[in-house]
Amino acid sequence: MQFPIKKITKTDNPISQQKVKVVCRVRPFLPHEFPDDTVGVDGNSIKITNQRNPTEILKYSFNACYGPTTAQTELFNNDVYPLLDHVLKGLNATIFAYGVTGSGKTHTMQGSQEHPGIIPRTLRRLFEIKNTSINRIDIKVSYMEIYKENVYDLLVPRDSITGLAIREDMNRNIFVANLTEKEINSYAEFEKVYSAACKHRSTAATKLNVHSSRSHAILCIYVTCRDDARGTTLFGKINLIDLAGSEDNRRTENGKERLVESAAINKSLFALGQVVEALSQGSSRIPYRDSKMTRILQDSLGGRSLSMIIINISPGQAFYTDTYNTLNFATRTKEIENRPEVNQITDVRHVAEQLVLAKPQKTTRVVPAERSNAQSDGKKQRFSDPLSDKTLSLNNKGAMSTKNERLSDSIFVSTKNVKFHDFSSKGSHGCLAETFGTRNAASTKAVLSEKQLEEIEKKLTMKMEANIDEKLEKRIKEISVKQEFLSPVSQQKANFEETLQERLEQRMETSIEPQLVQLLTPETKIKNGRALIALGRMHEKQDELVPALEIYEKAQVYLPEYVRLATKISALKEGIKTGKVIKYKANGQRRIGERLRRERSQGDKENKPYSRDSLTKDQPMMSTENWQLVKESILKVINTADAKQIKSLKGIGNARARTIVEYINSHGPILEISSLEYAGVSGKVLSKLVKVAMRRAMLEASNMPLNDHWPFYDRKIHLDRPINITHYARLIIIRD
Ligand SMILES: Nc1ncnc2c1ncn2[C@@H]1O[C@H](COP(=O)(O)OP(=O)(O)OP(=O)(O)O)[C@@H](O)[C@H]1O
Repeated sequence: MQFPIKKITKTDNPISQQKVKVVCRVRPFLPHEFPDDTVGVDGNSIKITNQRNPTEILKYSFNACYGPTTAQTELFNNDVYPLLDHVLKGLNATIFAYGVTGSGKTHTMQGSQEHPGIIPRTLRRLFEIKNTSINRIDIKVSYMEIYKENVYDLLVPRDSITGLAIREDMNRNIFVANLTEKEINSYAEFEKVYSAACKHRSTAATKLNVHSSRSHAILCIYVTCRDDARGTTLFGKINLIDLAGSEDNRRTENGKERLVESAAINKSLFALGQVVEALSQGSSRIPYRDSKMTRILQDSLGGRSLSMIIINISPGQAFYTDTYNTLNFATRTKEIENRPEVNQITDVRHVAEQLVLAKPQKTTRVVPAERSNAQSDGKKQRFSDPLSDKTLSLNNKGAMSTKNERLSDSIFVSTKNVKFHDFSSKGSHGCLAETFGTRNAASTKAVLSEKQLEEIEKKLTMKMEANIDEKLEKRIKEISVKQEFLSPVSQQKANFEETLQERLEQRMETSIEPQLVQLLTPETKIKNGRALIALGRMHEKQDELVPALEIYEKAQVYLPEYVRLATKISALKEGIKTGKVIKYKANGQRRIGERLRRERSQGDKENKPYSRDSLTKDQPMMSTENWQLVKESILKVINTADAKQIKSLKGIGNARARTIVEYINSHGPILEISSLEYAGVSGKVLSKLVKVAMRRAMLEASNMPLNDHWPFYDRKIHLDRPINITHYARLIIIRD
């Protein structure tokens, strides 16, 4: 029996707030290291001897601490196993391994054949539960790495160097577009998939670790748990993250390629530190966007996920500074609070069943869906429940949601009656039995006769279909009205949002780089700068001039006094701008800018947007006020819908004026300059039109003589070349 309609509602927050759990693990000394007692474990505290004052012992307390002899099983049973229970109850959980390079993160997360780590143990345990549970449990995985600030899918062979995009849906959930999710049916299958995927991961030998992870690896396990008797489906997810280790390049003695990786690793870890700092300070702005890693992990730090961070420590005096910094980072992390939420769906049929049974029998029944929570949340989107006329609210399911989840059309309900462990206490497992053991017979035996059920189904379907038809009609009407007037604008607004996002990320990048550089030693600065120059040169050789310029500019942050670099940058800028042959090397000539010029003219023909480069160049040049004046003056004439007057505008002849009038007559007044494209005004014409309008508007605004110098005009609005209309529209929308 199938029910055609299900509905999305809200799951509420069963654990109001939960601090990030911090666990610390000190690895044993490796054979080539000289043992000392700089770092020690004392109960739930780590003690380190102050290097500056050996009589002073610094003590840091965490939720749990493990010494060099701790077995993988112990850590798993104490701290990971209890989390699985929450995941099976529809919560999202994240476990990160954090620490300096070579401190044991991969050992903890992945482990080895003899000493399997958290990842294999988690999967093995989940399959054990799946195979014995009375509920239907489905397990899927995705696996990605963030390497040099690009996100790559590790479940498929790498086919592009650009990587996957991070997106945000309308409910502000972060997800990685086009990331593979693979259904896994057994532990053996997982092992096969995982070991193949691990081979795709970027690792390399450094002086401090022969198998150093050069990327952050994120394994997501999606667990769907269906309880047919209760009619509920719970969606839990666990992210298992092996972060790349922070590196002191003086010690790693990295070469150029490793240095470029290292710069990306250090930068993203710095961003993570900034996020943790901001969260622990209760700042209003949390800089999640400063790196891909913090953006993806947004939900795990201060979000709706349960989180645990495992701090890995390398023992010994040689790592004193790293240990000290790591422990201070961990102390700040302890202060972060998350607000975990359950992701649950309840089948409509089950709710109906519950309601019908509850009334005539006058018995108190436990309905898994408690709507009161959802009702009390005034901020969330509401719509009526066809069963009860009560309102249910729309939930944004946990962050990093997948497209499939977001499109789900089932009922999400609050689960206030689900009890949760305080997973911050050590060894708090044992609640799996509560969820998956023998269920209370009374609650499952409330079964309706087939006939009764069919009747309910019929009524429900009719009521819901009527409801849907009504809503559909209303929506179609709204959309057609909107489309008529707003479609061109809203489409360009979407483009604009993407551009804005990109630019914001760029700006963040440029603002964080100088801060990071302050922390480096002069040697590291030179190494980083040189590595970037080498990378820039590679791009330049392939005629990728814009990226080359960007990289040289980054190198300049490290090497501000490097005169030849500054000369190269200005030569390259000039070359890109003019497309001319530029001599910038003593030993030869390079044709630069050729390709860019070709792209531009082609872009014009095909009405493609200009490169980001040209956008940034034009973007900050005109004030909102001036644009407003320009827009108004043009649209005033256009909207007269009088061909004669429209023809008075520069570049508009008979035919074009007629097209504009026809467009206005059938679509109504043109509200945005960008919409002129739809009335047959090309980019070239628009550029002329705006040029004149700008002069006129400025004249009106400032009473300046026509030929006077305009600061904004002189400073780079290149209206002497054709403007691509999409590009132009973006500029205008930015100012709107
Ligand atoms: N708890 C432990 N017990 C035994 N050996 C360990 C432990 N932790 C780490 N090691 C060993 O230390 C070495 C470095 O560990 P690992 O590769 O896990 O470090 P990492 O933090 O992941 O480094 P990177 O950030 O460079 O990838 C490995 O040889 C590993 O086997």
